[in-house]
Amino acid sequence: MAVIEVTELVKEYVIAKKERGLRGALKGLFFPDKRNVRGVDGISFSIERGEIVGYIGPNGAGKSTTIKMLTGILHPTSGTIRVCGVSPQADRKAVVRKLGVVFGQRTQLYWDLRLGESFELLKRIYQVDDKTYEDNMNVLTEVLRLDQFIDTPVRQLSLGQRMRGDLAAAMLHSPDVLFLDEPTIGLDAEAKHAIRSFIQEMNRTRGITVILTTHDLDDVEELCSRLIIVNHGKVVEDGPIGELIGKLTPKRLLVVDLQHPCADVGHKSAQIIKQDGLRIWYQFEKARVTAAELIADLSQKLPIQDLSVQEPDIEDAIREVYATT
Ligand SMILES: Nc1ncnc2c1ncn2[C@@H]1O[C@H](COP(=O)(O)OP(=O)(O)OP(=O)(O)O)[C@@H](O)[C@H]1O
Repeated sequence: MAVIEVTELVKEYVIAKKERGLRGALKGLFFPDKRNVRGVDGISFSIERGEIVGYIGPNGAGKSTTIKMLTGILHPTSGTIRVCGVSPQADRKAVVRKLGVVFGQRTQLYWDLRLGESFELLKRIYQVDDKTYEDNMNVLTEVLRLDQFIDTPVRQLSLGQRMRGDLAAAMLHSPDVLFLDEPTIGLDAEAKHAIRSFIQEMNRTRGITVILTTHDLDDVEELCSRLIIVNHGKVVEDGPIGELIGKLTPKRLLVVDLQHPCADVGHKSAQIIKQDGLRIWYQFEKARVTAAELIADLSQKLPIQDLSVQEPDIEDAIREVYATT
């Protein structure tokens, strides 16, 4: 059964049209001229239990708006949402019990309390029973190494420590689904690694479903098996990462170093896109010729000193989508 089911989701924001100058500002104050903007424009997807899905897109694509509707913070203009079979709009309390949410730019911890006291308070708010709380705290303390700063007031935590605290807070009530909005933003390499390892561990050991919005492509590469790419409020791609890279960037590069200059360096199935001294860049399409065939053909007629094949990566694929949608 799908853990998250979203069908034809639409969110329209009403914004005031502004006219220039003082006269325009006054007119707008008394006779506001409004127009609708679609933050989300007919999005559908379905996510199975245990998936880690990257929900990505450029600024203003509609990611936060979608997440806010999934968590019940915003009401859709139209369309349906089911989280673990429940509509977040119809029964927000039931959905909140199933969800853990972390916004990288905000915290749900209490600035004036020590980290451990923050957890105690959240335990009461979420009505987590003693046994679940204790079991979860034991695991979370170990995996996130919270004991180093559990007695530190939240306001004094480093960003990386605070993020570990926020992840723990989101997991206290054993949610089935974790929404993570930019969970590694502003962190150093070690803290990023700690956060990513934790997400993988929770997914592996608890089968937790994760939806991750991020602009950090290393997050995507290390964590996600599937990507949903949105732009202008619509889903523009949805699929396993490997397939998306193959589909969006079918072109690969073969870079060849020759031992000495040659006259005829061309190949019928590859295009030379650059030549610099003895180095030649061949671009070719996987569907037309394999790297092995191309290398075999070229090495028959050319004195090859060295070569390398450059595969497109997720960054190339995403650049391609953003540029064409
Ligand atoms: N409260 C609001 N009122 C009016 N328009 C809004 C509001 N919130 C978002 N929008 C608009 O809806 C669209 C989608 O915004 P959203 O914040 O969901 O994008 P995003 O993909 O999360 O972007 P980012 O990566 O910058 O966080 C944008 O055009 C944005 O300007």
